[in-house]
Amino acid sequence: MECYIEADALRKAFGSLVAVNDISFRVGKGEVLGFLGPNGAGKSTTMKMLTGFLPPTSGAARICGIDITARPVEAKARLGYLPEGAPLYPEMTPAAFLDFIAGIRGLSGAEKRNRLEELAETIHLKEVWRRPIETLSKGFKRRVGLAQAILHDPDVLILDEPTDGLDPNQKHEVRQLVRSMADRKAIIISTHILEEVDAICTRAMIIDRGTIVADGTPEQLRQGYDSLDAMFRSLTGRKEEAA
Ligand SMILES: Nc1ncnc2c1ncn2[C@@H]1O[C@H](COP(=O)(O)OP(=O)(O)OP(=O)(O)O)[C@@H](O)[C@H]1O
Repeated sequence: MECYIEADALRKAFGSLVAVNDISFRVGKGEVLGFLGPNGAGKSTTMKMLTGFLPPTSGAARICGIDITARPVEAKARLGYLPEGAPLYPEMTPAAFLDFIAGIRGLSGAEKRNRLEELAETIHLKEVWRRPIETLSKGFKRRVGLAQAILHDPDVLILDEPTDGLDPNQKHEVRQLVRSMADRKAIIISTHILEEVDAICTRAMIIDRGTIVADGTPEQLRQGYDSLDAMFRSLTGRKEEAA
């Protein structure tokens, strides 16, 4: 299998807190990996290291075999990243922001115009195209972020809670969009919504306190449990800790 995303003993410590503890895994083309875990488990921190936004304390991340720390420009050209929260530059409109990102991604002229038009259509941004991003609802802000992540049709997509804040129709559309791109890319999606795993993921990984506690297809993870939800609670639930 062609390897597109590789975490090699990734570790991140913030002072004495080890947020990510020597995590290793690979995600190949055609895989959609669901990244699950309780709040504070280390999902976003792992994604930030994979995308070169946070340097690891030790270990390495590679995108299509390219080390993200050693060769960030080349690696980032193959990568689309939707960070948590809203896109930067809140005073810009989606039109101006995405035009700016398209320029950075090397698009120009008719190619750029066509791509932006296509995105406005597929991500349903037309009605807010010329309104400042800071005035948009959470769902539209997420969609602007998603549009910038897929703009250059990258081989690798890393999406931090892409459906957070979306209504059920929008969630469905984003899941369809991810599914439509899945066989051409390697994709990681973090989510708190376990039904999303069944809807779009070919594989799921559960992270708890910075380490991987489960990794397999949704069917494999469910084995021995009534549901993914029961499995998640069993692996990550906190027993009352003695004071
Ligand atoms: N910049 C930082 N400085 C100090 N601690 C941090 C920093 N970023 C994250 N952490 C801590 O690292 C741990 C992992 O955080 P992270 O955001 O990766 O978790 P997460 O799994 O994405 O959680 P959530 O589901 O709530 O988004 C948490 O304890 C968090 O408080």
